[in-house]
Order: sequence, then structure tokens, then C-alpha cells
Amino acid sequence: MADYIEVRGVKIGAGIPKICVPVVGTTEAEIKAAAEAAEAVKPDVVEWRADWFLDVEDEDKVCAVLKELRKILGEIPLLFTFRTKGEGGERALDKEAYVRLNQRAAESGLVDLIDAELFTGEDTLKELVVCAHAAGVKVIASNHDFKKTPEQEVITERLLRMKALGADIPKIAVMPEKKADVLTLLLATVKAKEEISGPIITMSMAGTGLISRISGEAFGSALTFGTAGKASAPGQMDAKELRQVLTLLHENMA
Ligand SMILES: O=C1C[C@@](O)(C(=O)O)C[C@@H](O)[C@@H]1O
Repeated sequence: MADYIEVRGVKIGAGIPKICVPVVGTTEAEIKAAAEAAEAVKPDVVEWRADWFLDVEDEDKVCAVLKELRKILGEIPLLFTFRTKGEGGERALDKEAYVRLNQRAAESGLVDLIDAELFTGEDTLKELVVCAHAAGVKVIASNHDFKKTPEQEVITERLLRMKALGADIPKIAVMPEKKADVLTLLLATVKAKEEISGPIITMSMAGTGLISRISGEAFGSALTFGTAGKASAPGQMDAKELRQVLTLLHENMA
């Protein structure tokens, strides 16, 4: 089994860690402007954080935005993410609406990946995986803790569980309360990678955790988020600078 996932020719999990630029905006105009700024830095992946969009509950409007994003992004892979309030997002959505929205995005033919949160429920995650895969879309399962860093075993177990439930790429973002928490996240990453074939994505947030956003190649995180404008989580670096740092590390690690 390949150790990477390929989307539009981008091999997530092979070679240098890939860069994903988040697009956040409340209106279609803001979202388009953010997507243009993202496209300009030529990231490997663009994430649309749809939870910021004021009309996100109108699925037709969401699809209209997706069409515009696809035009702007050309062949850059697009990740559709509705981040729920409980995991650091902008708004809450009931489970049915969350599932419907993600299904609609997956079936639109306009996105390459969807983000599905582990804690919306295991059956829900499985259901979204089946639906996305039927539409040829990959699934990043995710979990976020904006308050603390769980124990290493807990982080590793969550990543393994996401994979066991069918996710193509397990992802976890945690908040460090102290320096040692960053080491906990990194060790959890190494342990998970020993057991999981295929890419995983991990990060420790904020300034204290920044090192984890640039050290993916050393410890096993396949993708990192960088900005071209507004950040979608604390600790994200400018995408262009991030590319320089990742390249420098990659060249010297080879
Ligand atoms: O899951 C993630 C990771 C993230 O929270 C970060 O810390 O970079 C940013 C989010 O936009 C994305 O959906």
C-alpha cells in the first residue's frame, strides 16, 4: 500500500511536507479574494473553511462558492472543511445538517477532500467516508483540542481510530500549555506513524507549538497549514516563509 495519498497529482505523504493554505471569509467576495491570495502562493492544497461563510446553511450558495473557488484554483486540490464551534470553528451545525453539507460538497465534483470530525460520531464519520469515496473524494478525519494537549497515548489512539474508521488521512491539532506538551504531540506522531500506513497530519498550535508545523518531515506529519492572509488557527506561519523553511530542512535531511 502506498504511503501517500494522491490528489490531482499532489502526493500527500511522499517527500517534503505539503502546504495547505486556509481560505476564510464571511461573504462570497471575501472568500474569492482570499482564494486569489492563496492561489498566488501556489500551495499544494487550499482549504475552504466554510464555517466562516455567513450563508453556509444555504447549500446552493455553498455550491456556488465552490464553483468560483474551482475557477480560481485551477488544478490546486481543494479541501472542504466545516469546523464546528466545539472544535474551534465559527459556528455550530446540527449533525444532520453537518452530514448533508459535507455530502453535498463531496458530491459536487468540485472538491478533492473533505474534513470530517471524529467526534461528530463514529457512525457519522463512517457514513461520510462511504459517501465521499463513492464520489471519488478523500477524507481527512480530524480532531482539535484548543485548550490542552491530551496524553500521548490518547492522541495516538485517536489517530489510529480515525484510520480504522476509513479515513484516508487522520489529523489532530492540540494546544500546548507548556513546552513538554509539544514533545508529547511529536511523540504521538512518531508512534502513530509506526502503526499507520499512509499520511497523517498533526500539529501543536500557537507560538509554543510552531516547531511542530515545520518539523513534519522529521517526525511524520505530511501536511502543514500556512497563511496567505488570515490565519485559521493560532501559530500558522506565512505560507511562503513556510515553504522556504520546509525546503531548507528537506535539502539538509536528504
Ligand atoms: O484542522 C486544521 C488545522 C488547523 O486547526 C491548524 O491548526 O492549522 C487549521 C484549520 O483550518 C484546519 O482545518
